[in-house]
Amino acid sequence: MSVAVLGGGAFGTALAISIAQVRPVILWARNAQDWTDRQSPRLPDAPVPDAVALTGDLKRAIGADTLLFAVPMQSLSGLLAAIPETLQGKALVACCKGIDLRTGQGPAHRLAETKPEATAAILTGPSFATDIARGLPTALTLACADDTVGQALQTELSTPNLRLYRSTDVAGAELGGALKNVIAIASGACMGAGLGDSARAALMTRGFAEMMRLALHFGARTETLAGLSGLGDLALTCTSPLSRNFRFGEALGRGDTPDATMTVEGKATARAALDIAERAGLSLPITTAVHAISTGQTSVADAIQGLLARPLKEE
Ligand SMILES: NC(=O)C1=CN([C@@H]2O[C@H](COP(=O)(O)OP(=O)(O)OC[C@H]3O[C@@H](n4cnc5c(N)ncnc54)[C@H](OP(=O)(O)O)[C@@H]3O)[C@@H](O)[C@H]2O)C=CC1
Ligand SMILES: O=C(CO)COP(=O)(O)O
Repeated sequence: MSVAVLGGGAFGTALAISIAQVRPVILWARNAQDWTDRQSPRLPDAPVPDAVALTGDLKRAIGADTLLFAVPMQSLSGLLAAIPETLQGKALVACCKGIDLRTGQGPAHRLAETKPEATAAILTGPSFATDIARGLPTALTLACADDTVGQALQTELSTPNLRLYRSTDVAGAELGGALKNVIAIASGACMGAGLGDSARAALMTRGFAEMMRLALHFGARTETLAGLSGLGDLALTCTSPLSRNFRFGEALGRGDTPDATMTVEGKATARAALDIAERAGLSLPITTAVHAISTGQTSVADAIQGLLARPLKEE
């Protein structure tokens, strides 16, 4: 089986570097011709080894049997539109975290709907690209509704520093990975505003309750949310300044202007999550606050006041 990673940003590049330890891998980057010293502009100090076939030729990359889609969530549909070819018999693995604004779908569902001739899966969990590229140990969830394909992917994509746990709960893996970014923005804002570790712990816990509320409504399993792709990634992203979502929130909390060039998946995901929650009749107060501060509709101080002023309730 041959593997190609589509997307030469931080995560796609790190995955290709790791997979190259165990099998040949193609890395497709739309700007491959601009790379110097085989380094992604999005992942400095991590040149891709010669074992990675770096290319700017999308047609060549999609010839592989397993395709990993590692672009930001809101770019996934555009990338799929650039692939009119049938992907019959291939495994398509979503490596993005978010909810598509236009359709309200997670990344594996986007793949399945757009390319029904292939088998869709998702790879997600607590893993900074820089850690993977440095060969540090990481554990992720590989979710595929077809467990036979899931088992094959688990074997194919595990590497000495990438340990994959398997699941058939695609919706749970998608929503855990998407929603933790929203809560990471809230945690960053909390720390940037100097509210302290206790407040962050409260936000993480009540944020996790929101993640569960939405995900279980859409058929996800509790153990998936409590696993690597949910709680695991929530813990990582809400507590580390390596997280771009956390740093975005932290800048807002400090009253600074966030770096506009940074990929911050939680911003669009907050909007998309509120849309699907509204249709489902669910309340997501922290997500509502994150959407309001991310779009400049509310100050962080007012958002915090709004959350604290909510009626007292049972846990
Ligand atoms: N970074 C991390 O630690 C992790 C990231 N992820 C997830 O991986 C996904 C990608 O993030 P990440 O790699 O970090 O993002 P980056 O910002 O590092 O890179 C995004 C990459 O996607 C490319 N891209 C954007 N749109 C398209 C398109 N339509 N067609 C082809 N390429 C496109 C960009 O190209 P260009 O530079 O030309 O714009 C860029 O190379 C996100 O969903 C993120 O949540 C998951 C786990 C860890
Ligand atoms: O998803 C990630 C770690 O698991 C990366 O988080 P950021 O996108 O916030 O940097």
